[in-house]
Amino acid sequence: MEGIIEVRNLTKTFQDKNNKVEALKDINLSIHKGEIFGIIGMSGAGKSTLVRCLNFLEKPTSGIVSVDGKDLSKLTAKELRNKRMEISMIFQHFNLLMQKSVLDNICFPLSIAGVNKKEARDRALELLKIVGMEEKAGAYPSQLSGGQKQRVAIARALANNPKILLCDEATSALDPQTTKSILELLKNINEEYGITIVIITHEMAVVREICSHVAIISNGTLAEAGKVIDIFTSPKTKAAKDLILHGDENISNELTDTYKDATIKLMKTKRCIRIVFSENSSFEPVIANMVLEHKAPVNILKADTKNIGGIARGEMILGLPEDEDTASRMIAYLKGRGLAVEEVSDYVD
Ligand SMILES: Nc1ncnc2c1ncn2[C@@H]1O[C@H](COP(=O)(O)OP(=O)(O)OP(=O)(O)O)[C@@H](O)[C@H]1O
Repeated sequence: MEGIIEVRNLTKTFQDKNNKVEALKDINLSIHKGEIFGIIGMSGAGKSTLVRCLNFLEKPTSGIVSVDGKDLSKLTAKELRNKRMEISMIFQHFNLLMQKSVLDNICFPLSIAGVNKKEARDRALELLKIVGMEEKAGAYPSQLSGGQKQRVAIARALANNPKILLCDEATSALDPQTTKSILELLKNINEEYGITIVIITHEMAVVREICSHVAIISNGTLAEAGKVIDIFTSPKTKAAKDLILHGDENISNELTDTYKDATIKLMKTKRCIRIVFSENSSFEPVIANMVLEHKAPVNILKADTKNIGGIARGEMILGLPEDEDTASRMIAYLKGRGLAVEEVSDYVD
């Protein structure tokens, strides 16, 4: 099935007098209607450039971006302006008009689209209700918190009934609690109105929290893309492994606490593995039985619960015994129980 956004062989090169930067190299992506699609990567990887190519704020150097079956490079200026109404965007620093009230900020794109004053006002009030900000209609952006500003920006982005909402680091300036509430709002909007959401972020926790799909961008190339659950469970590329293993640790550490006492700190370890469990309850018996059966202890270097798209998954990093034979048999034991086991060469707690 064709995606609502199709990116084919996209490249973007920035060229100034002395420098040439290949910001995007041969990117291919399909984003389907109704998905919450995360684009994640380290600073400078090319995420912002990619998202700006999706609405032609940035013109690709080569390749195709098509939205809802239309190749954006083939549109006239007027057609592109109309298309952009279907593709809204929110930003890290909200980009509200500081001299205008909350209500007028939301009326603004409606008046540009030719909606009359009364209708625009009614629609703006309705949108403020959706984002839980109806009481602040008369306030000015300077009187709002970061989270409240982003809610207003979301309301403004929804004004013209877009099909797609692009979010460029929309929660990066917010504290964790506010981030959570904004992500919840985005999820509700996705579910309620069927809007496809593309989220640019450098935080794995954001992807885990609400995205159904993710693309990992590394040095201007697409390292890996797919369902969040698949990539989280068995990342294939170094870029994906780095983000999953060493990304933010902004998640509950309950299991680490539970298992801290069980850690045998002095045991010598050579090989480390990462395993992902579908339920927390399945941690205990499998590891205990493995230790009993092989008569050798393991180091529990990390045990954690992560929320991936609303489903709790347990993750554990184990240091295996130094003895090669025992270590290999333990890996086979875990695989034999249907667990995704991945060797981790550079785990640092
Ligand atoms: N207008 C521009 N002119 C020249 N180089 C640019 C321009 N915009 C981006 N770049 C370069 O392209 C590369 C990708 O930048 P981009 O902003 O897309 O990365 P990013 O992943 O969004 O990073 P961050 O998370 O830090 O914002 C960087 O090397 C950047 O310096």
